[in-house]
Amino acid sequence: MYKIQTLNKIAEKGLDLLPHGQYEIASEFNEPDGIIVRSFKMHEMPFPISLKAIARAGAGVNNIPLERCSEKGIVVFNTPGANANAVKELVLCSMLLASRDVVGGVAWTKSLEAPADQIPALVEQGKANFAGCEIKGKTLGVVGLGAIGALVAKDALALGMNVIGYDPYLSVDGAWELSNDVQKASGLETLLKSADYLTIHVPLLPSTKEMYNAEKFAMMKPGIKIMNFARGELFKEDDLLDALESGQIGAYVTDFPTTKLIHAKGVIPVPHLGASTEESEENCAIWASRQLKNFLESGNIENSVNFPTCKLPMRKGIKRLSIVNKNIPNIIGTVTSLLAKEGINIDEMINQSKGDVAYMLLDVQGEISPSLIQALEKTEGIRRVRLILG
Ligand SMILES: NC(=O)C1=CN([C@@H]2O[C@H](COP(=O)(O)OP(=O)(O)OC[C@H]3O[C@@H](n4cnc5c(N)ncnc54)[C@H](O)[C@@H]3O)[C@@H](O)[C@H]2O)C=CC1
Ligand SMILES: O=C(O)CCC(=O)C(=O)O
Repeated sequence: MYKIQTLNKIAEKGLDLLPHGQYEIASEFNEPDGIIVRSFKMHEMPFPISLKAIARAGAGVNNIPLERCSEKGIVVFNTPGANANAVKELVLCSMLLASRDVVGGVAWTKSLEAPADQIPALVEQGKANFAGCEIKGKTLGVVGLGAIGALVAKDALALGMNVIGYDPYLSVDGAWELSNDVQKASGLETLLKSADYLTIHVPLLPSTKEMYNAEKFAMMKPGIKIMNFARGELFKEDDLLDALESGQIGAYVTDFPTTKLIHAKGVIPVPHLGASTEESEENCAIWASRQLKNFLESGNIENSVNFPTCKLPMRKGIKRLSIVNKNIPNIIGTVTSLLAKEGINIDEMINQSKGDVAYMLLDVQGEISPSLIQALEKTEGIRRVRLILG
């Protein structure tokens, strides 16, 4: 029986893929085999030895201590693209909200206190305070052309905008997805100088933290409208507040409000609703549950952020060793010698690495004794050994 701990509310359609009788699911467990999480911050959380994998039902993994997971041999999955449409729709909505003061206008209309027959006249008198501009013909800069950025770019083109994009790490698949009508910026500065609207879709990493700061704001067109549905920490907050106050940034729609930002001039704070649609929550939960189930039952890894992709077809009756180790010389040799000493034959094996982490799957014939598992576990550089029975 596998124990799966859920740290946030996870859509039932996903959890239903983990069959009762084989999986136990709860929000509290002392020794879970797997965790499914959305935005819960896991950095301070102790990880028991039982924990083999974490599935993030979503894209961003900055709430998960990836380095610690890798050291402990815990595989982390995410579901890039599963919530991209939901975010895209809210970005398009935000671009309109930043252009037309619908938010202010609705609040003002609701505050009207007058006899019913006077309301239409008051509305006509007051509406000039909430006039805006159209997005058609304006230039949208899209930074990060992955799952979300590519969708935003495509639909912005359909709305009559000029779109300029920047992504120095764009994958080959990502490039195929991208509309030919998206202009490729030669550098970030070129994009920032030409954009009337800016939308950011990059992960929060040490290299992207606070990359939007006073220096970058000074390159932008005065009054630029910015949508941030990626992560709040991509912006240096004090510089952002100054740029909003001076009007250099005309509007900032953010899914990541903070105390200082909520009431700042030009800010439209959204309570992290980017992925909060029924469809996206289900998609993410389905992907996350499938990845976790596949890994626990076969050892196969696909879509991990800290482990390499590594797959062998699973067959009934198979004995499989799944071994996580440091990516250093001679581990494979040591493993195969230990198996040979016990008269274990290897039918098939695969070994893959990603940075400091290496992972192997060995389909074997013969008796795998507890002492053999212990000997493997004690081998210098090996972080986790698991016997999977097909
Ligand atoms: N507000 C919300 O609810 C949601 C927020 N997100 C955030 O949006 C981010 C992007 O999500 P996806 O598009 O699904 O991810 P993705 O992985 O498909 O795309 C990210 C893209 O950013 C590019 N990139 C990385 N560093 C860059 C840099 N320095 N400059 C320009 N491009 C760079 C990558 O090459 C990749 O193409 C996530 O990491 C997450 O933080 C994602 C989903 C929901
Ligand atoms: O699960 C959520 O609501 C947050 C989604 C998100 O921020 C992400 O996928 O990166």
